[in-house]
Amino acid sequence: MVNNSPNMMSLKGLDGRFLLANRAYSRMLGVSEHAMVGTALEDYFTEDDASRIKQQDAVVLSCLEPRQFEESFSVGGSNFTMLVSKFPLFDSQGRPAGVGSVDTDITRSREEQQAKKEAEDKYWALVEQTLVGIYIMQDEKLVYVNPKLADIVGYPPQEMQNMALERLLPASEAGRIRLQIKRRLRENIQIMHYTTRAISSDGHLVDLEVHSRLVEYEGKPALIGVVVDISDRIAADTNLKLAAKVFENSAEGILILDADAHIIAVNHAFTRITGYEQGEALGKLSRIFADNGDATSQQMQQALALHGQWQGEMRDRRKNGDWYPAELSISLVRDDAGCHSNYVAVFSDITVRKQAEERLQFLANHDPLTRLPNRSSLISRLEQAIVEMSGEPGPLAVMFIDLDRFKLINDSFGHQSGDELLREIAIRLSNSVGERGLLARQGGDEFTLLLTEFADQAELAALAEDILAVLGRGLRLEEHEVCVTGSIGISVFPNDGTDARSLLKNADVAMYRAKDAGKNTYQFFDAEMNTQTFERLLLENGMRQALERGEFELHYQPQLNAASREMSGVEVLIRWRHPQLGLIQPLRFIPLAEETGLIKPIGDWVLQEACRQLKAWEQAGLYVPRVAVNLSARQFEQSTLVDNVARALQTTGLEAGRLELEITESMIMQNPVETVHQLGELKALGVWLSIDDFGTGYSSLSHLKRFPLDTLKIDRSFVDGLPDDEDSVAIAEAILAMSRKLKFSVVAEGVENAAQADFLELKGCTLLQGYHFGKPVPATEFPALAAQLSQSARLAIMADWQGGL
Ligand SMILES: Nc1nc2c(ncn2[C@@H]2O[C@@H]3COP(=O)(O)O[C@H]4[C@@H](O)[C@H](n5cnc6c(=O)[nH]c(N)nc65)O[C@@H]4COP(=O)(O)O[C@H]3[C@H]2O)c(=O)[nH]1
Repeated sequence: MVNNSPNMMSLKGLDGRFLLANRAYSRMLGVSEHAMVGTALEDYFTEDDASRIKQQDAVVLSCLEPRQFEESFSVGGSNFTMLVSKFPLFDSQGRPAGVGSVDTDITRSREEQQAKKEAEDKYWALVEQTLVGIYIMQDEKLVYVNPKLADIVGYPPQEMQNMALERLLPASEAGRIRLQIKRRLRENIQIMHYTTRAISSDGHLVDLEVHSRLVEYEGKPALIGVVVDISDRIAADTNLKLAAKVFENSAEGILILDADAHIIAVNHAFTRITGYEQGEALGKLSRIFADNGDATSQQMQQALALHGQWQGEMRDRRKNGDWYPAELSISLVRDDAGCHSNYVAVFSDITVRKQAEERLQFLANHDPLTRLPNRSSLISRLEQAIVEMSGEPGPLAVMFIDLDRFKLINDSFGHQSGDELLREIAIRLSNSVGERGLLARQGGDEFTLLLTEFADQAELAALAEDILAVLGRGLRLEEHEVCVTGSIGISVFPNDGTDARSLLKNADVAMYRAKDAGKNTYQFFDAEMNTQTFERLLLENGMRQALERGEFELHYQPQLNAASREMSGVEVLIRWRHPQLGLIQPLRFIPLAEETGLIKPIGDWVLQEACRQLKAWEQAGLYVPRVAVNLSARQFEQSTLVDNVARALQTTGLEAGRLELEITESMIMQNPVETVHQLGELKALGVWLSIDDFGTGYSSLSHLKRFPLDTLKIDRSFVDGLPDDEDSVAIAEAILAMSRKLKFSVVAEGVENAAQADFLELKGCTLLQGYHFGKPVPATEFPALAAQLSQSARLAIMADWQGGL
């Protein structure tokens, strides 16, 4: 049995020599079993192997218990691995006598195990360490994922174990893949490649490329797949597509050039802007770098060399030969090695913007109504001209042209007609001035002329005359023939100013002087004028405080019944007792008050004071039947005029029928519609209304009929020539006759002598006013004048009466 055992068996004595070895053992060692008896391990094994086997024997002998070992050794060039069971041998007295062993040859199975382990190690290294994700999916769940796949989607691998598709993929994708799996299983589709998107643990989407195969796993169908994260590739693809889209759809022209400025790509906008098709442009040398010899080309080259980019404006030519302004931005591109490889140029056609800029520039420097240069443009041209003079005396002059009574036209015909007139005047002036100077519109009805080419003052004067003549030619406005005149002031460099401001100011001063001189004329500036301007300034400033300081006072001039010569009223005339300039007559400050608008508070004060005075006299025993107050045109602009009149009457207690308001014809003509309305309201209060200075304006009686007027005042200039001057007589008679017809009472003003008074009385004039009866006097002196007048009247009645006897 021992000999037939496939295991190797042996017994060894305490000296390590074989007592017995079976056939299997001796066959392995290549000797007979008999020959082995008495031999030692060293006789068959290498020194190392023998020593190791001996050590095992020693272990068994020392513990005297059976033991198992795995032993490897080589015999005759072959390696063996044995599973060795060793046990101690005892003699008949129970003393240790040696070691027995039974060895099973496990060489083959050990080799197989080793091979399997190595295969497994390789497999794990491949699957676990690989750079692609790997998974096994069964029953729509992940049964295995490698670390890389877990890493791609950001989960710990163990958390993905048994993860359902829904958790890993967006709902739509999970649904799609599930259907796909079912189909694969049904139709046994082995291999499939597809892309999908997973939701990573932090919620962002990861683009995946999947290659999967149908396999059998643990006896059931499963899918094994390799997964690659293609998010970067997709993003790069997207960026590339986007860049291509931007390139093609950009509103700006884009050119890509090689390092030698040859065109290698252009977009649609390039073709749209330049007119060149892609095929015509590619391969050609770009004109961007063509040296035009101008500063822009050089600046561009320098900036590109220095900073790698340039931005600016340049001119380019379209295929059809048209030039257009372009805004260009060009950048130098370097390759990965840092070598200059390309240029990218982006440009846009800025024609529209340039036109808008030019328009803005034009508008900033021109008057939109007449399209003439405006004030600021004139000032800069004047300043430039002064600089160009560089100290030389000239020629340089400024003419200030102001239309006379333009406001009246504007108010009578409306702003539209006013504008039309200004346009026509601008054309006339431009034609008249021609190349001789720069004509600008200063604003309103003011034009300025800058002259740099003239020989002397006489030439300037001649030009001014020409301009006045041109202005004076009548023009048609709404079917009416209108005649416009102008007043011109001239200042000459350097005598009348060495800078733009003073030249303009002094031309303006001279223009006012021309107006004062009766309009429709011109004046050269002289230094004396500034003194007057100074006075004007003094008056203007002082007037603001004059009311508060009580510097205004009213003077009263009597009006007498022409027949009875009894006082029937007074006209109040304002005076200004100026602290420095003394008593100032109204004609010196009323126009200024009207210009500055101060006439409104002043006018209100006059009304109030006149009514109060009449009442005060009445209370003192002097009854003055009526007081006439002058109203200014600007007071009519006040919407509160009627209220102010009513308040004056109410606060003073004066009866409305004792107040007469004097207005001028031109006031009515300036704004007939509004004035008729206001006059109606005033009339409704019960006050009297009279037309002052009749005969100097439009003198249209039929026109005046439309207004609720009571009285006409014949202007002093007509009374002056009475009774000898034929024209004056004719006018006075005509006015009186017509007034009678229209039932107006008539006051003649400026009656300076008895002949005038008698003539007017004879012709039916109602009231008389003038120095002949009494000059305007302060309120304090008026009672004496009134007493004197009533005395004279009584005497006259008595004389008449006596004459009658
Ligand atoms: N040579 C001469 N002159 C005579 C004679 N009789 C009267 N006058 C003057 O003729 C002017 C008559 O006043 P007006 O025509 O309403 O003309 C007035 C009136 O338009 C205006 N004015 C006077 N006071 C006021 C006022 O309170 N408000 C307004 N808005 N204007 C006023 O100032 C103008 C001038 O007023 P005054 O200088 O006071 O001049 C007054 C008066 O002094 C005469 O026989 N011979």
